[in-house]
Amino acid sequence: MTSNDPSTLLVVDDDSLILQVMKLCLPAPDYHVITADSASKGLQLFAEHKPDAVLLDIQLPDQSGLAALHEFRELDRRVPVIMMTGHGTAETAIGAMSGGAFEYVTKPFEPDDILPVIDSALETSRMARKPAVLPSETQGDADDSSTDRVLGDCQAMVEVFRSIGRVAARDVAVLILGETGTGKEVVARAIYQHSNRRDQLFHAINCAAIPENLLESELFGHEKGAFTGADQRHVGKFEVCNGGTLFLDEIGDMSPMMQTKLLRVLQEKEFERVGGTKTIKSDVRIIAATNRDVEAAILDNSFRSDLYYRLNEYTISLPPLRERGEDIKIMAEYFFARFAKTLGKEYVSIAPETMASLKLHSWPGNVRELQGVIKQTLLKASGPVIVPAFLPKTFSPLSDDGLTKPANVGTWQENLRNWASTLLEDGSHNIAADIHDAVDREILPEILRATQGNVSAASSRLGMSRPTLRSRLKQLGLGSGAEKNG
Ligand SMILES: Nc1ncnc2c1ncn2[C@@H]1O[C@H](COP(=O)(O)OP(=O)(O)OP(=O)(O)O)[C@@H](O)[C@H]1O
Repeated sequence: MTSNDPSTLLVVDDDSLILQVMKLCLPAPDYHVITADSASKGLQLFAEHKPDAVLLDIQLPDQSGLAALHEFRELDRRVPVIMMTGHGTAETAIGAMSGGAFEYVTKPFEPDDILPVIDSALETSRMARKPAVLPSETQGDADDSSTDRVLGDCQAMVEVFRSIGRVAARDVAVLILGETGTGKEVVARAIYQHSNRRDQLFHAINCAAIPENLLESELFGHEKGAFTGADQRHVGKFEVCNGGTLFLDEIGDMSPMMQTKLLRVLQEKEFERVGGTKTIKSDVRIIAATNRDVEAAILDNSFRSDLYYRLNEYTISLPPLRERGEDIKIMAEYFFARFAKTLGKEYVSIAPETMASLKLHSWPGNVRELQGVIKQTLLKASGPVIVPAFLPKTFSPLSDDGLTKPANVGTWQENLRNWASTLLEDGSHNIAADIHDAVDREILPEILRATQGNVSAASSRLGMSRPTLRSRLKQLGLGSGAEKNG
């Protein structure tokens, strides 16, 4: 969940048990589940509530689920619809995927099977529908959590906004470059939302988070029996998203085999499912992003130059936050005001010394790190003016030179307990994650150093999968430079 607003899920099934179970599995305040026992009631609720995603049974008393899927899509194609199917109707459900269903699940299912699918559908819906508002269109309150305002006044960001305006309506591939947390996803959403395909599907795939064989099937689909465990045909994103937009995040982490397959679909607009012979045509606009230095990757042969030129019909480079000058002030003021409202904290202004500290920081995690620091600061703040003492201890410029550190007494367990108590007193609601992050910030670079930056070796020593390690490094703003391919 990335927003404080609950996600609305419409569940349409004539089996009252399913409706009850889904309500229990998806509790408030994160979710708001509305239910219908027929297609007609579902369509009525869809129009009234504009849900973020739909869970739809394939057999309904008044209409087939497939016909209902078609009607939901007529109302709003951007809302992901997950089909629920019994064993006997799996083939129909697979057909529904070509009809634009987001995914299908076979009954009976365990909550653990369906919840990740629902969350992924809700995330897709957020990306497609939550407006990414550019400065030229900025209106409304700072506390309006239903939109993402994309801020920036420095020359480089003004150029980014011009580029979005120029490229959005042209049906070309776009490559977005920038360090972690610089806003690549929000720019991708702005391009899609200003494009001629804005009413069609938008799907996002994080290429670094999915192992190669699964990524292939996720993008291109597979036939039944294509590999061990492929007990049903699967329809991939290129097929589902026909007519829409696919956001391929972390494209720089794609394997050579996947790069070749992607190049073909970009050039020829056709592909085959894994294990299949039928050629499938697809018209999908690609927006790709990476935080890697692609030109260096081309030089060391880990990225295909022909794919780069194909993706690079238009490139947008996002500057790191530390190079955006006064934009740090504009963003800090905006996020303090916005988060103060959501967290129910008093906020009037930022003291000049605090602003000076914010400007001095190097922001390896860029805008995402700034947002995190501002939330932590607000939780600690006890007055309307944000003074430096409210900044997180790990952030304070003094915390590195020993001046503010207590004498190093006690065992590490005692220090850890003291730290947990301090976070408790500071009012944090994220204690486990804060401590976990701090531990990972120390150990991950250490193990990467010991393995000469080899991610495979480091992940094997850490007992973590490679994608997990990469995404963890990225989350912590440690993604650039520390690691090498491997
Ligand atoms: N210019 C901006 N103005 C306001 N908010 C921004 C701006 N750029 C990014 N953000 C916010 O910062 C957060 C991180 O941005 P985003 O997820 O788009 O970064 P990213 O470059 O895709 O990160 P990653 O490489 O880690 O996937 C989001 O909440 C986004 O809305």
